[in-house]
Amino acid sequence: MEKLGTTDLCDEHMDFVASGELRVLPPSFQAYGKRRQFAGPVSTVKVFEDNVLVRKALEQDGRGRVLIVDGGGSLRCALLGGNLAVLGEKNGWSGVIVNGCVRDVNEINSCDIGVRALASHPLKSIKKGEGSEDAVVFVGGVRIHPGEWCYADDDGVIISSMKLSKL
Ligand SMILES: O=C([O-])CC(=O)C(=O)O
Repeated sequence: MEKLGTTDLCDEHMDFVASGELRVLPPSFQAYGKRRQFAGPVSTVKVFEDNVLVRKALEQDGRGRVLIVDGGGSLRCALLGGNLAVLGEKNGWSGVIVNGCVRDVNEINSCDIGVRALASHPLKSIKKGEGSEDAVVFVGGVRIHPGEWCYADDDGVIISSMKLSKL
């Protein structure tokens, strides 16, 4: 796989950084899953300590998308575990970025998918189904619209309003 190079993308597109079309998530995420680098168009869900909509999203055909889960930064339970990571892998999602926690880290690490999350937590979430799908979300103060592009590697995570050249 060609190296995506978030550092190179930032260097090459400083004009987009200045205009806000290219935004970098705060460096507060841990990396899980086999894919250290991943990229794709963004879909979003906004939930709080409830992962029903995360499962619903990952049940869809991913077509290389990156699911961004705005979990409000909660460190009190996990929004993604081994079963959902397998589902995402099977359905062709490139990655899942969780502003919240994951669990079953060993299982997630054996899946061919990229996962970023704040931390791991052994407790599952509630299952009420509340939240919103494909909403504009804010992760670490960064605004993210569904349909934007996400690029992630060991240096960080970029959100871009447009597809960038290196993909
Ligand atoms: O179902 C959940 O709450 C998350 C989980 O443990 C899994 O995906 O395996």
